[in-house]
Amino acid sequence: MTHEYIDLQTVAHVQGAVRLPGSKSISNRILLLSALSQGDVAIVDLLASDDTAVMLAALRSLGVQWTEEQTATGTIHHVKGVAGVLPNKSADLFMGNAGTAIRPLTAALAVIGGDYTLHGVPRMHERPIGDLVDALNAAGTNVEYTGNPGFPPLHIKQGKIHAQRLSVRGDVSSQFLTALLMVAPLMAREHAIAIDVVGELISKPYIEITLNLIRRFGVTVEQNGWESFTIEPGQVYQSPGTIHVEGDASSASYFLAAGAIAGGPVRVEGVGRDSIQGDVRFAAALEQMGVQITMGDNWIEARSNGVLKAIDADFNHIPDAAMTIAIAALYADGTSTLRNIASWRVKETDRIAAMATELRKVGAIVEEGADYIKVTPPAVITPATIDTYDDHRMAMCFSLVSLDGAARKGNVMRINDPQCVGKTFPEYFAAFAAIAK
Ligand SMILES: O=C(O)C1=C[C@@H](OP(=O)(O)O)[C@@H](O)[C@H](O)C1
Ligand SMILES: C=C(OP(=O)(O)O)C(=O)O
Repeated sequence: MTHEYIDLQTVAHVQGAVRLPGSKSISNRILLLSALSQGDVAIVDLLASDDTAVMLAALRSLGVQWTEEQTATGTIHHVKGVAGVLPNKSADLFMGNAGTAIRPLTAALAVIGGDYTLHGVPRMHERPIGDLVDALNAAGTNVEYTGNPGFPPLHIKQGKIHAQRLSVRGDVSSQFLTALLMVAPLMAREHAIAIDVVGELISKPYIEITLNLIRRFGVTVEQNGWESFTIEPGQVYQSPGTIHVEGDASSASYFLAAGAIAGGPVRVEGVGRDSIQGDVRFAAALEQMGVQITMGDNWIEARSNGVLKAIDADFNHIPDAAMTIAIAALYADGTSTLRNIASWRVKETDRIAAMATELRKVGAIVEEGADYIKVTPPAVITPATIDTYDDHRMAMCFSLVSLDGAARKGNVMRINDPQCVGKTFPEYFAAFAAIAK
């Protein structure tokens, strides 16, 4: 099999400022909430990437009108809300590998009803959705699997919501709860809707993003810890007018780690103290590793303070940015352990297995378990040819191994299939090259 690849020369020093692309998690939530709301929404700085492209295309197939306007300061998307009534009652929707598109859209279409099919790339058909479908169907929707039970593709038909209390498992993906929360106002016409979470909820900060954005669209959710959520009846999504998408905090992690490994300072612009994204807490993990972090309302800066300190921590709250810590661990002074990351195994690829395999290629000693990874850096990091498993984060993470940290020898790092970064950050390699000095 032939591969496309990118060769990265050794980078001795990094420095500069990076304007981040919009947050994937915020972009796709805002798109769906805009479509479901009353009134027109102007979205500023929406992420332009594969994951948002599939959501935009799906909304168009469903009859939701939107336009894109280029202005001197950036892009504005104008979405005409349909107030929960979709013009097209049937559609075949391609969801790529976007969890933030397929999970909330499945819930919305199941509750609204119609004749819809949803499918994606082969890996999407291996990513679980059964807990969400179970919760929806128990409430009265009609969602069927057309392939393997528990996984896309799905066929959604007309159902009838009869339940006022739903329960959903929270320990496989938080996106199932996010999906139910987003559509709960559509179910809570006459009665309140309660959603109970079964099992320990993972990735909690993503639920905070969901609740925050739901509130911006005029709906209040009552929260009882992480165990249950209630939506009072009669609330409808209202356009907030104009809404701005923050920079992507997960994308920020690669540049902050670069500053931490190879000098810096590197500043990311678009996220900071005011962010609603849990992944800004990546900066705190770097601080624990001895990195000097400074932060403003809308920026974060990292500079290295010498050799990184090994870390042993629970990363359940930042599963995506945690992958970048596994790479920083290569440049640390001992063994690092990343705990409570079982969800890595059901994402773009089995990320624990992929990370272990590729880290070993550059010389690390790696131990993996069902829900953890332990990385012992080699005396000397050896550049290698890295496979990316159609996982944008594998490509972005391993670009960092071109950095000339304290213990790295050799020259070219080769990243296979680098175009997979298009899922969330199509311009990644250009942005990375711009901070290489
Ligand atoms: O809700 C979201 O926007 C996301 C939730 C997380 O998934 P899990 O809840 O499956 O961990 C995260 O990994 C994903 O990239 C985006
Ligand atoms: C897990 C991820 O994506 P998704 O939104 O498809 O779950 C990710 O971006 O790291």
